[in-house]
Amino acid sequence: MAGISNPSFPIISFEPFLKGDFDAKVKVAQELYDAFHTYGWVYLKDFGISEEEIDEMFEHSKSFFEDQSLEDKMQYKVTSAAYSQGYTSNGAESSDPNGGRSWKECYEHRRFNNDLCPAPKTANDFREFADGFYNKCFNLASEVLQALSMVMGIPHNFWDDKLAKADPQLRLLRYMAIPAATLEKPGNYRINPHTDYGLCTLLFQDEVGGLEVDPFHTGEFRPATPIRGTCVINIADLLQRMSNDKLKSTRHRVMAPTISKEELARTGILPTRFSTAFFVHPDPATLITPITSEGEKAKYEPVNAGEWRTMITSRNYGYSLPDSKALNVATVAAA
Ligand SMILES: O=C(O)CCC(=O)C(=O)O
Ligand SMILES: [Fe+2]
Repeated sequence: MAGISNPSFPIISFEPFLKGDFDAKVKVAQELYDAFHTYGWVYLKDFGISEEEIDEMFEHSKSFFEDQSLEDKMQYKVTSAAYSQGYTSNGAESSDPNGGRSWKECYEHRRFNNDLCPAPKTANDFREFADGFYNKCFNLASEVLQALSMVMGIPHNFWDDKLAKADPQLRLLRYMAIPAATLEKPGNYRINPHTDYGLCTLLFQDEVGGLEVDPFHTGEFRPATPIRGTCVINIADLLQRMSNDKLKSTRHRVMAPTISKEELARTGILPTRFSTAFFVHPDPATLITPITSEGEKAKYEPVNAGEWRTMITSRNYGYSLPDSKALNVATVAAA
C-alpha cells in the first residue's frame, strides 16, 4: 500500500476487529474511539472491501456520469428532500449559508426504494452494482458502529433496532474538470466546508486529492491525502450529538488538488475527481438523545433522526444559487 509520511489523522487496521478475539476487537475499538474523539476522522485499512472492488466501483461511477448525456441524467433528478434519491446536477446543491458554489455532480442510491435509479437503461448492470456496493458499505458501517458501542458504555445490542430499518445513502460524486482560476474566486469550491449530518460517513476517493479536513476544529484545514487501500471514516452530526460531543463531527471541504506547477501551467485545468460517500443514517424513527454518564449534563435536546435529515437536506437544496440550472459540463470546463 502506498503510504504518506505525515497523515493528518491516524491510519487504523480494521482486520483485528473483523478477525481477532475479544481483546483484539476492544483494542481496535478504542483506537477508533480515540481518533474520532480527537480528530473526528480516521483512515481505515484492511476493512474487508478489496482495492479491486473499489476500482470497479469507480469504473461504474465514471460510466454513470460520463457515458450518459446531461439530458439522460436529468431524467433521474432528485426531486424530494424527504427522499433524496437520484441525480443532482452541478450547482443544484450547496450547504453553504453564504451561497457558495460547489462544482460537482452526484448520484444518490438508497436502501429500500431507488425509483430514480437508471437501470436497466445504462450498461454494466448499474443497479446491481449500486445495490452490491451499498451492502458492502452497510456491513462495514454496522461493524464500525458495533466497535464504538464496545467502548462507549452502551449495550452490545444498542444499534440493532436503529439499524434494522436504517436508510443510509450511497453517493457517487464527480468533480468535473474546471479551470484552476474558478476555485480561486471567493465562494467557489469543489464542495464547500460542511459537516455531514448522519451518524458517520465512509468515504472512498480516487488518487486525485483535494479533500481537506479541520482535524483540530480550529478552522485550519489540512489535506486528507488519498492513500491507496484505505477509506476514510468521519463522525457526523448525529453521532456527535448522541455522544454528547465526545465524538467530533469535523468540518471538511474539497478544494483544488495539489498538482504540479508545470502541469497547471500547461493546462490551467484541474483534473476530474471521483469520490464515493456512504452516509450512515439510522432508522428515521430513531430518537437521538445524548448518552451521558452520571452527573454529566446533556448538551443537546433529543431530535428525531428522520426529521433532522429532511430538514438539513431541504436546507442544502434551498441554498442553491438562482442560476443553478444544470450546466453543460463542456461549458463549465471552458468557463
Ligand atoms: O468528495 C469528497 O472527498 C467529500 C465529499 C463530501 O464531503 C460529501 O459529499 O459530504
Ligand atoms: Fe461531507
